[in-house]
Amino acid sequence: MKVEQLSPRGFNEQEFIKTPYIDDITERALTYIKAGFPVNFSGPAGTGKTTLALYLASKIGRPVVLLHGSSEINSSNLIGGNYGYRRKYKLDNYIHSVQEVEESLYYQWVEGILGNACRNGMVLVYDEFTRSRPEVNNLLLSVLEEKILSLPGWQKEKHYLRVHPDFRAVFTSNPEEYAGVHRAQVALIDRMINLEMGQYDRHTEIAITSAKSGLSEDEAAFIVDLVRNFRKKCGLESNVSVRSSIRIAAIIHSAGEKACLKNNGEFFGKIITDVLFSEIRDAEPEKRQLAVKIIKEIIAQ
Ligand SMILES: Nc1ncnc2c1ncn2[C@@H]1O[C@H](COP(=O)(O)OP(=O)(O)OP(=O)(O)O)[C@@H](O)[C@H]1O
Repeated sequence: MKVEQLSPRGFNEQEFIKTPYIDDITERALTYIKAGFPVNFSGPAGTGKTTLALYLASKIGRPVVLLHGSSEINSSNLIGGNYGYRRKYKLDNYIHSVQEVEESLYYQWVEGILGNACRNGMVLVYDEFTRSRPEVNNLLLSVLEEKILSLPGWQKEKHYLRVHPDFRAVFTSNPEEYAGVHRAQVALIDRMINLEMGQYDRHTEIAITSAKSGLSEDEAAFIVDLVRNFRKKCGLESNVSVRSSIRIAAIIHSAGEKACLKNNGEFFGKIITDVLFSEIRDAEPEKRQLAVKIIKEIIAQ
């Protein structure tokens, strides 16, 4: 299980690109979060869900904790559990002919990530939460609705924890058809405001590609248009994202080449082919065949 604790300013805001498209979605999401409603960014890979969730969390002004969904997460990881024990040993030898020994063992309760976030009013960013098993995520139902976290029965002192009023949760999720993704429980989804993320608009893709690669906006625009053209013609909306443009642009920049099909066209063409092909490796054979044809056409043009 991978857990990262970030400071309230842990997110590097300078690297976050803002465009009217992004401002619109973040403003709405922040309004819902501030009103106490958890937000779920759902959509295909590479549509900016995690980046947006982290940015949003950083805007709330509370400590942020990042949890990556996984089938290995169990309720002890989330709430807490008894890990090992503490030993107390007392030897009383006050009268030298009498030796009194007292030994006690105590279980060591270690609070889990959700327990800690609920107790201390942190912002939980639960990335790809549908990769965790639904029965584990059920713990969140009472946290989000009744603001109570049920503790295991053997916790004698208390059976529940009242959720701190500043606790907030931001979720991200991939579509069900992705490998390793469980179907989200209706009851849980019902407790969130779901914001469907599609591919970014052209202007946003160019701004992100240029900022992330170091290429000029003009060159980034050339790459983004090629990738968008490919995505549209192949109908592979969920495979080819801004991530593909960033990769091509970063390789071109690092190689000191130009994003241009005229003089060094052959090299640039090969990079585009390699990157786009690696993105569609899981597509059905017919779509892959079509993709080969389309890449050739795009490069020839
Ligand atoms: N607003 C933004 N500013 C800067 N970079 C961004 C922004 N949005 C997305 N990116 C970049 O785009 C790429 C894809 O974004 P991200 O990883 O957040 O997508 P995702 O939807 O969470 O993908 P996955 O489902 O695969 O985790 C990343 O390289 C990310 O840094």
